[in-house]
Amino acid sequence: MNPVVVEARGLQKTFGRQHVLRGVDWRLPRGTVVGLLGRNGAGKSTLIECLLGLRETDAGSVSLFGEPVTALSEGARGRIGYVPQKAEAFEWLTPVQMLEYFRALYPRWNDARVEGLLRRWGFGGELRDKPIGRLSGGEKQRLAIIRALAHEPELLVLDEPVASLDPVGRREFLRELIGTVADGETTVVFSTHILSDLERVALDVAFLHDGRIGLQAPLDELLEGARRITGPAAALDALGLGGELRRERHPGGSVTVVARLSDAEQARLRALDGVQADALSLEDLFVEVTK
Ligand SMILES: Nc1ncnc2c1ncn2[C@@H]1O[C@H](COP(=O)(O)OP(=O)(O)OP(=O)(O)O)[C@@H](O)[C@H]1O
Repeated sequence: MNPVVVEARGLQKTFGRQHVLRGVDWRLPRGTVVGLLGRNGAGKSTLIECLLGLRETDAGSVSLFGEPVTALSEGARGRIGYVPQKAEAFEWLTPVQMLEYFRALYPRWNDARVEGLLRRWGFGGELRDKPIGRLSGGEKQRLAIIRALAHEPELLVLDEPVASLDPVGRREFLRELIGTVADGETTVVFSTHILSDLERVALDVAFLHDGRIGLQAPLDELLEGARRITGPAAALDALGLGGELRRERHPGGSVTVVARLSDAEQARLRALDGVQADALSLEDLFVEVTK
């Protein structure tokens, strides 16, 4: 059993009267690579900030590498890499100066990786010495990713890391990320709205909805088993499907059910007349689960 890297229990966070996190329980064993999904304003950035101890919570607790996030040791801090949604820091430094600054803070720093990424990600020439404040949004984001990968973190948390990247930049980032997680030792939390990217890299997906992690599962299992089923309520109820995610009643006694089905349940369903079952894409599932 892999050790647990992130453990959140009963996390709650309100802003004024808005209850954004309503008791998040989340446990990520080492090597988990999870895409965090949710509608705009669902609380993904808030959750990420609470997990990293960057934002105070109203209730609940978080531990990282087995240590309470409120009293994290220097050693544990050095094992974390974080790319915030907006990388607006150190605007007066050049990329090279900023990386030098961070290099001094970490016990481990992979110079060869940093140099390779700088060259491949457009910082081979004049951008190296340009103040960060004058870089484009995508350039700042690339630099934030380089900084987060440089000390080879064991926990990498990325808040919409590709939002400002062009398709080539996204592809290069994903390639780098896939390389990073290949060892099975790095734990990654990765929020994004670009579901096609998740399909390429995330092993698990988690949906944040109504202030809680409503569903987390391996992506391939989720896509294999998820169905939107419409038919007479009585017939569907008789099947006793587990894993129901959503149910909508229609006039006349029929229902639409979104559910995760086992192979056996799928077989039982196929034998039923008058029932329509459609497979769902990740995008369909996102819409259904976050309704
Ligand atoms: N500092 C703050 N003060 C007041 N409200 C806030 C603050 N930060 C976030 N919120 C509110 O909390 C909710 C969750 O915001 P958050 O940024 O966590 O969502 P998100 O899921 O990351 O959204 P997006 O996908 O749009 O980036 C939003 O309704 C937001 O307006």
